[in-house]
Amino acid sequence: MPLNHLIRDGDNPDITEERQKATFSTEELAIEIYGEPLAQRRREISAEVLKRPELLDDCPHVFLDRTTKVENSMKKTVAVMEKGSEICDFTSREELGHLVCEVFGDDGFPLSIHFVMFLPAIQGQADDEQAEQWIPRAMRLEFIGTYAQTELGHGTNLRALETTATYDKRTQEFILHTPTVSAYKWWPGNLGKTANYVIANAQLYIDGKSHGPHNFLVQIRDENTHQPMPGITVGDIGPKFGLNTNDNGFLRFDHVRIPRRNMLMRHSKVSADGVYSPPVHPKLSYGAMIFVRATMIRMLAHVVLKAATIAIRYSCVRRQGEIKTGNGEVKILEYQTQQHRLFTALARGFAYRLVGDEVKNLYEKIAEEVKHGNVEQLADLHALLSGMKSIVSYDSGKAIEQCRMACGGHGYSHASGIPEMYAVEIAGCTYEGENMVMLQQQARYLVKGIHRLAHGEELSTMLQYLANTSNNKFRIGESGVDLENALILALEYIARSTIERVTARLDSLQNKGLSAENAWNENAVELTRASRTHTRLWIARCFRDRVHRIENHAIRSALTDILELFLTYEVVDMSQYLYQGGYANSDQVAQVKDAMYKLLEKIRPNAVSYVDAYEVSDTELRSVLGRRDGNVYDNLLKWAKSNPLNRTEVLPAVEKHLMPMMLAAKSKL
Ligand SMILES: CCCCCCCCCCCCCCCCCCCCCCC/C=C/C(=O)SCCNC(=O)CCNC(=O)[C@H](O)C(C)(C)COP(=O)(O)OP(=O)(O)OC[C@H]1O[C@@H](n2cnc3c(N)ncnc32)[C@H](O)[C@@H]1OP(=O)(O)O
Ligand SMILES: Cc1cc2nc3c(=O)[nH]c(=O)nc-3n(C[C@H](O)[C@H](O)[C@H](O)COP(=O)(O)OP(=O)(O)OC[C@H]3O[C@@H](n4cnc5c(N)ncnc54)[C@H](O)[C@@H]3O)c2cc1C
Repeated sequence: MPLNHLIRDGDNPDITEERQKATFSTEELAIEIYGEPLAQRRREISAEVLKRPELLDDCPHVFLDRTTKVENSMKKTVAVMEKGSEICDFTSREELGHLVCEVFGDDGFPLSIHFVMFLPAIQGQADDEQAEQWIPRAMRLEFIGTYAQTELGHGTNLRALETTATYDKRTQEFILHTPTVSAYKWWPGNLGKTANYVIANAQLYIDGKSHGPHNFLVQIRDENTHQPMPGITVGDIGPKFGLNTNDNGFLRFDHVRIPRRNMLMRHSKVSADGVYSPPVHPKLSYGAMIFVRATMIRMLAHVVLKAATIAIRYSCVRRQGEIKTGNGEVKILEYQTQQHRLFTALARGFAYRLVGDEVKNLYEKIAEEVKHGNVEQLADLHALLSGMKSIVSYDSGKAIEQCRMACGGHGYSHASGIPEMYAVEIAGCTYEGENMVMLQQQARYLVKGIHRLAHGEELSTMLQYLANTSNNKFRIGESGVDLENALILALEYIARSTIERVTARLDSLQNKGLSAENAWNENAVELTRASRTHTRLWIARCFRDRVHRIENHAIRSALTDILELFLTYEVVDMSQYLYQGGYANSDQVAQVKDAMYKLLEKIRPNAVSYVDAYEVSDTELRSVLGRRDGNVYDNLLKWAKSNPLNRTEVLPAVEKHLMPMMLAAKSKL
């Protein structure tokens, strides 16, 4: 009797065979990932969605133009709002999140920034009276909001934003103004055509004095007609690399007046007579970004695991070439190269997903403290999230791209679903802080850590490994040191030595008279590397601790294989750093590689079950290659035949342009 649930007649026998080989129960692994009630609720929600045509796509949405995509997503939003509470518990973010993924997929939906940034900004930065006034209305969707911070001329350097909010004591109003073309708000999601309110980030001026960027609630469209309010110019910025269902927008304010109480006043305040009270921490107005950086880790991991689901299932039904001549064509997943690119993607997906839970919990704990004025751990959190959003977005992008290439030509087709996933996921390298910039934010914290150590000051828990100078030789294969420990210590060495080296260079350049800023810029690449090694170590340790806490023996063993593959892959990927300082020799690195190749073999029989256990429904996956039943070829043909170019045998454009040309050419003979 196979351990795996849901083996069905009519499935491709090649994929059924995979499910019969599993050494663990996919149901139990799903419970470990989601928790018992949610794992079950997710299945029920998926089943309910399937019964409701108004929530399903009429045709693959990649066949549609942008206007139709946007319209469909608006229509489905209304259907969800009308019937959604029959399907899921609207008070559960997890259940709602799952429903949103089923119904809308990856490409965005009209309420994404309303829920992901607009509401969190109000929840974190409005005072109690404002929150009471705005949150219930926003939750009931009486209006839809977005978060308008980035401008045409500035996204990274927030101190240089040009939009102004000038306090007029006489009327007790702020005047929001866009002084130049480069000051147009540019990029905010759902701003173009959907939102009628924004949280606008603008430089606060009182009596001619600037107090830096602050957040203001501004109505941009009439609540009854949806026409732009007086003084507002607003529109969509046009097609993008991905997220084309999302109407990212532009916005101009022409001396738009808002009441004084529309400035978000939990942390900073302006009194009626124009007295400014600063926040307890200068960066508290950046809170909505911190929230998204914390939540996006799980979102990005989800996309990697979806791409891995598609590529691994497809690799078990695709046969191409022989390993031993005469023995017949093999499933492409038998090739070591295929296993290497796909199982390492799977391992990163699981690592980021489970570590993402820990990040979210840590964020919630610290955010609660910040709400009550305790900002002690904000610097640790900001540094951690700056590194995490950068590493996870970039390495997830690489993993998804490997999944796509591993599907050969069919991976390049939108039928695979992976190109859109990649286009959506890779935006995470840019939004919420461009990666190179965020890595340097974290590097500041790391360099400070080394300086604190040198001065005998206490280090935060996250940085305590910097003091472990006795970890100076690779202990792989030594008796009493297991593989996991040896690899974690190796990652600690890589991070510590990289941070130490770049800090020493910075210090020495400054001692020679270079300014701190120039010394920094001359070391910027190495500083981003230091940040990368530190974050990868943090992820590895957090993933290991999470796996060690699993009580179910079979599931812990299954995830230990994934953990060890993750650790070996990370160490091999950064092995050049191990040679520096003579920590390891090439034989030891070869041992890590051997361990990695053995793990690929060990994981192979469970490959389909790992991705099955992540439980992404076919509705959400929107992929012909990744179908659960493995019936790929018939459905690829159906998909191709249904595409709009095939609606007529002879395309009107051919009749109009090419036929006359060909006929004319013939008549010249
Ligand atoms: C239909 C039914 C409805 C159901 C609804 C369901 C809801 C369920 C929800 C589930 C949904 C799931 C599915 C959703 C699908 C959606 C898909 C779409 C997702 C896409 C979302 C994308 C949204 C994107 C938004 C954005 O991009 S917003 C704009 C972001 N912009 C940035 O990030 C800008 C980056 N720049 C900066 O952050 C800063 O300028 C800077 C940090 C680079 C520099 O800042 P600054 O100059 O001010 O500071 P210094 O460098 O001088 O540093 C000074 C010190 O301050 C510290 N610092 C800096 N920042 C912070 C901080 N944030 N916190 C704490 N400390 C900070 C520095 O570290 C310095 O410290 P030091 O001096 O000690 O070193
Ligand atoms: C899909 C998507 C959705 C978005 N949604 C929103 C939204 O809802 N609301 C919103 O307000 N914004 C949104 N944004 C904007 C986004 O936050 C910015 O694009 C992002 O912060 C980067 O800023 P930028 O575009 O100005 O890039 P730039 O800062 O111009 O970066 C360009 C290059 O310059 C480099 N660079 C810049 N500064 C430095 C530095 N100090 N040191 C070293 N290198 C540097 C960068 O590393 C990068 O290589 C969105 C963007 C995208 C792509």
